[in-house]
Amino acid sequence: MISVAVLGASGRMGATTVHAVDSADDLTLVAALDAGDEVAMAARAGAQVVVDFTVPSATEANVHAAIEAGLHAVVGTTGWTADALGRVDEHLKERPELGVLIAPNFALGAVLAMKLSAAAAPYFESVEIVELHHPDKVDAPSGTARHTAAGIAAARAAAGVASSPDATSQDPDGARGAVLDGVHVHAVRLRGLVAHEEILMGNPGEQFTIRTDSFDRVSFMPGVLLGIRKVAAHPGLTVGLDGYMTL
Ligand SMILES: NC(=O)C1=CN([C@@H]2O[C@H](COP(=O)(O)OP(=O)(O)OC[C@H]3O[C@@H](n4cnc5c(N)ncnc54)[C@H](OP(=O)(O)O)[C@@H]3O)[C@@H](O)[C@H]2O)C=CC1
Ligand SMILES: O=C(O)C1=N[C@H](C(=O)O)C[C@H](O)C1
Repeated sequence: MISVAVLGASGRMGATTVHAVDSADDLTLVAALDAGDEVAMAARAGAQVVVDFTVPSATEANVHAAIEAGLHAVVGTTGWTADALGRVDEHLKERPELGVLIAPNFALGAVLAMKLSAAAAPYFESVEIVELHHPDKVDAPSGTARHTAAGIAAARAAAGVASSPDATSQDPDGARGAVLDGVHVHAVRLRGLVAHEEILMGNPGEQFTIRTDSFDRVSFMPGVLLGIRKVAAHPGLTVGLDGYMTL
């Protein structure tokens, strides 16, 4: 039995995670914590793993507090920078037995979309990303889009592929979107949506589109549970659920 504490337990993802952990025979929920609660309360409740679905401004401090408390951490909250990941990596050297998984998206379709887009991107002249989410989301572009763009950029750089062609010379209103690692990313916020991403790739005469849709937050739960079950077996920092999967 793995003892689990959920941070951000009253939020959209936290509440879904509490239900999923409660429903799993091999997991037991020992703490459901929210803003104002100390992460150390999870350790005092007997947790082995904390799951963080909070807010970008709180998640890094929560992970450092989890490491201090001797807890493994499974993190879905977005907003992680390379510097913040580096600080966690450094902190984990003091506790080499602990695992921290930071995954921008736990939906299996999204994990596959990120892998497939990195594999395909060197073979196309043009690549752009459209991410589409519910309007209550606080960050844009999504963590998934950032991770997707980084994977695509790394794959194209390794293959020596040039930037996507773009004749735009006048864009006073930013209609071409954000540019992340050289990849244009467009963010849509629309009532009725949950979490969606489209990766568009083009060559002369053809288009290749990878699309992933989460219509319900239950779509993230198989990945979250996989992370909880495997985090102790993966000491150190892992970024992306694909690090726990054979793909
Ligand atoms: N990796 C993945 O697969 C997914 C990641 N996400 C990400 O997860 C995060 C949460 O999303 P979502 O559930 O929709 O957001 P919500 O706003 O619904 O939930 C966030 C919760 O965290 C609480 N909170 C804020 N600060 C703290 C803190 N310091 N400690 C503990 N709890 C805190 C909030 O409480 P209060 O309201 O009182 O401030 C709220 O209950 C976002 O970054 C989102 O992008 C979302 C879906 C999937
Ligand atoms: O806020 C959300 O809802 C989501 N956040 C994550 C992100 O920013 O990529 C994962 C998923 O897209 C849902």
